[in-house]
Amino acid sequence: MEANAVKSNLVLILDFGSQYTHLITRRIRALNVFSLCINGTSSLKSIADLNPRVIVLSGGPHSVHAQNAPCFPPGFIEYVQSNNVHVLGICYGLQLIVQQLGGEVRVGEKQEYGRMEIGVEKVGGLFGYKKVGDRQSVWMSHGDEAVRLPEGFEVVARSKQGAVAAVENRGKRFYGLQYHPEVTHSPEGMETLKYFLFDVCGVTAGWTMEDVLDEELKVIKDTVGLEDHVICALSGGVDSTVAATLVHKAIGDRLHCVFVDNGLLRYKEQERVMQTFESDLHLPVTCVDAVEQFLSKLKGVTEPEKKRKIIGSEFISIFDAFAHDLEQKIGKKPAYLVQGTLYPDVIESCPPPGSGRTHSHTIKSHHNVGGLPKDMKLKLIEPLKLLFKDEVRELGKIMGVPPAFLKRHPFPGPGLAVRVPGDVTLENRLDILRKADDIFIQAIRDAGIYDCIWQAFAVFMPVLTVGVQGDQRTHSYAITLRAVTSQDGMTADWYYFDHKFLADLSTRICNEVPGVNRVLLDITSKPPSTIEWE
Ligand SMILES: Nc1ncnc2c1ncn2[C@@H]1O[C@H](COP(=O)(O)OP(=O)(O)OP(=O)(O)O)[C@@H](O)[C@H]1O
Ligand SMILES: O=c1[nH]c(=O)c2[nH+]cn([C@@H]3O[C@H](COP(=O)(O)O)[C@@H](O)[C@H]3O)c2[nH]1
Ligand SMILES: NC(=O)CC[C@H](N)C(=O)O
Ligand SMILES: [Mg+2]
Repeated sequence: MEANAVKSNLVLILDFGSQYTHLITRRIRALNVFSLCINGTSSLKSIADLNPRVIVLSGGPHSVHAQNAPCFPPGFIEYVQSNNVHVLGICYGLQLIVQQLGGEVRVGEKQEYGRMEIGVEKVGGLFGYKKVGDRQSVWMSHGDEAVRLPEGFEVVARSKQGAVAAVENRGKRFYGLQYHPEVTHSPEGMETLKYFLFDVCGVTAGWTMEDVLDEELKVIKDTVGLEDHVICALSGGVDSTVAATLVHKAIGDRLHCVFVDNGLLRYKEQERVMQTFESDLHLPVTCVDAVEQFLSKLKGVTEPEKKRKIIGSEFISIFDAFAHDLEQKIGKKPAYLVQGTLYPDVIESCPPPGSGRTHSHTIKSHHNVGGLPKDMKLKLIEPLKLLFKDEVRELGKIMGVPPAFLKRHPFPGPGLAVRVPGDVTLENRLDILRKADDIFIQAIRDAGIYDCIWQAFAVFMPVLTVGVQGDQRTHSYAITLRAVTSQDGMTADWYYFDHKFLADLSTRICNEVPGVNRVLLDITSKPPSTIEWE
């Protein structure tokens, strides 16, 4: 499909802070329809500039009655009416539509959290493919409910408890679901979304990774002048490898890749990464040894955000210096820096105000988004900024990036610094961690479970505990093992290892890593934890 046709089928999500907002985007993209998510309180101009075909108002933790409850911008109703935009409110979104159009929302007599049965009362719009009386199980999570609908609206489904479960005003193209069709606990949710988009709104599917590839190549060619040179920060990870391959396809050898050894890499990572770049990717890469530069700046620093900010800004100073060196060589200063920033990095860095989201910029600055210094000289090119990890892997596959790269577990730019709580430079903490981590990852590979896990790593525990090794008392450090399953890194569950596997691993780590006498397992999901420890 042509890029313009993809854009004219855009489904825009206005985010009011639900923890499921990104899932709505993902579900819609899975239907091959392009979907984007922006802050629910964005200006009317920024909404109109995107020219959406359909707008989804997400759920959220607020009550529509609360002071400062987030709302779409003034003029929104008139805008969607005069531009024939279909609007679907989900949970808080439904309540917002009802309240803003003159109906009434109140604290419900019975709150509905979790699984609930609903029954269809009217067919036509949202449930055009159903019969009156059809029942389905859905996932609810609300305390407020619509008690009086605005003029022209009708209830099209109710919960077993009698609460409004779905409403619509077909003439005005307003629709609302009180439950969450985007979560897997609403088994028919995907079918409802599909029917709504294709049959009710008339959206055309056609957004594929081939489209993304063509569009991104065009954007890069249009952005980078014919004589311009570009630097790419290459980490050996999935995202930057795919980003580099893409930019290389667009501008050829005007791309210069740089890999930074920041002293926070895993066991033998520098050698391994440089070797595979050469043998498998055939991309020219320069390795910069910046171990001293990073570690001296991190000495004595214990506050996680401070560590992240220092790392972000050191990376940029190295890229600036690399650009300067290149200028000496090629006679022209590179103007752009390519980074493998992903959509989750951006979403997590820009939560709606007061959303109460756990994974926000204020909790964790991803080094490549929140950790960048304000006075950066290089202009950024981030071709993957709108994609989720699994989409990036698919894009890489289309371009022929070897599976060995695409299947790698993610590894954060701040590296082992966020896996050693506190000062990373004390004693030989980094070396202890590297050895334990390598044993863990090798064991996972040997057990054939590497590809079943989103990410696995060891964490250094800066606590000394008493042990007995070889009949001798030891006072040594502990290592925590962390392994999670996830689809996109935004939510995660801990991986259930076989007990024998864990027992063998614990013995090996204590025997083979001097300075360790205890091994722990992290059994926390995200939320409430994050995947990394800092
Ligand atoms: N050691 C490094 N040298 C150069 N650039 C780096 C390094 N570490 C991270 N970066 C840059 O920061 C970006 C974000 O890092 P991130 O870890 O999210 O992505 P990645 O390393 O490419 O992929 P993955 O998430 O699979 O590890 C990278 O895409 C890359 O541009
Ligand atoms: O490049 C990165 N720079 C960072 O600063 C950063 N922090 C976390 N991560 C990775 O992002 C995913 C989600 O991590 P958290 O649950 O710890 O926030 C996980 O895959 C993390 O490894 C980072 N990647
Ligand atoms: N999940 C939601 O969107 C909840 C909306 C609102 N906070 C309620 O409790 O009813
Ligand atoms: Mg990485």
